[in-house]
Amino acid sequence: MDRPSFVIRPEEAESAAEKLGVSVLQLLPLLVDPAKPLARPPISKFHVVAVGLGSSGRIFVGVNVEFPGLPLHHSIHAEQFLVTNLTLNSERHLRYVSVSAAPCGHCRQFLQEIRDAPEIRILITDPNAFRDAADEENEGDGDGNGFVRLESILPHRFGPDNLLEKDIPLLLEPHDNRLTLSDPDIPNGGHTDSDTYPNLKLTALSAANRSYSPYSRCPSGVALVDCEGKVYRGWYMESAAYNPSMGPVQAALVDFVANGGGGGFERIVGAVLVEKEDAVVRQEHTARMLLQVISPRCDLKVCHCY
Ligand SMILES: O=c1ccn([C@H]2C[C@H](O)[C@@H](CO)O2)c(=O)[nH]1
Ligand SMILES: [Zn+2]
Repeated sequence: MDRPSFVIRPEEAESAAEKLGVSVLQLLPLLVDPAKPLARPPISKFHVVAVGLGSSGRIFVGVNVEFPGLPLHHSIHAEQFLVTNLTLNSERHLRYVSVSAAPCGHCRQFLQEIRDAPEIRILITDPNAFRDAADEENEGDGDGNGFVRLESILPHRFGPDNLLEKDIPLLLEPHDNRLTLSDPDIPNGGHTDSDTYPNLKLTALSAANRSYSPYSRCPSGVALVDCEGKVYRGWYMESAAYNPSMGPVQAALVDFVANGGGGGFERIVGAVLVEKEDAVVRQEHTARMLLQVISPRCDLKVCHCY
């Protein structure tokens, strides 16, 4: 099978499944191996792919991304890439995920931010992984298709229910943080070359407005521009367990990996971060350090909002 793209439209998914004589659900694990070259694991050389089916019928691909020169905890896991890809494309729900290796504890935890997370179905394509869980589920009230409930691999969950009111929008659910720039007159956050930095500040502001930060109430968003003037964006996403949270630069790098044509991070030449000035959770220092290592040419500007 051809290498898949990071987002597959429902009609493409249906015709690919039909060609292979399988259902769209059975197509998910078949996309895992062909997507492995999309991963960027220069440290571990261990390619991880997570393929997800959303409520719109679109299929999304996530891969792991590692950053030489940085501590390992800055890495992007395939499952987090997948969730970021879903939110960047305004997908409202994740129903099924097929993943090449057993999701780590952080990833199982991060998925808890999605409403009805215990009902998300998981299939691990690695034949050595949790056959026992799949067998149990399929003998019981499972779907008999090899997928198991997320709940079966993360029982007794700690999640948004423990910390938030019931009516707060969860990750993937639409919301608007209604942020306004503190100093809207600085064009493009101080980037003066309007050809190279088109709308970077406003892109970062609208990213921050979609940030999921119900625990700290410190939203943030990042816009990146590459050497050809193409713009990427991403926003901060929190986890109830704090540590599995996804930083705004990482989220924007997901956009870059998915839509940047396969180039290296050194192609990123400009960045704007929007966050609150007095925030108890601030991204500026981490964002600066991360970008300095992976894209030394990149000039980061920080714009504050309220
Ligand atoms: O749940 C997991 C576990 C690991 N990895 C990645 C992280 C790192 O790049 C590599 C080795 O741990 O595999 C994932 O993408 N998802
Ligand atoms: Zn993980």
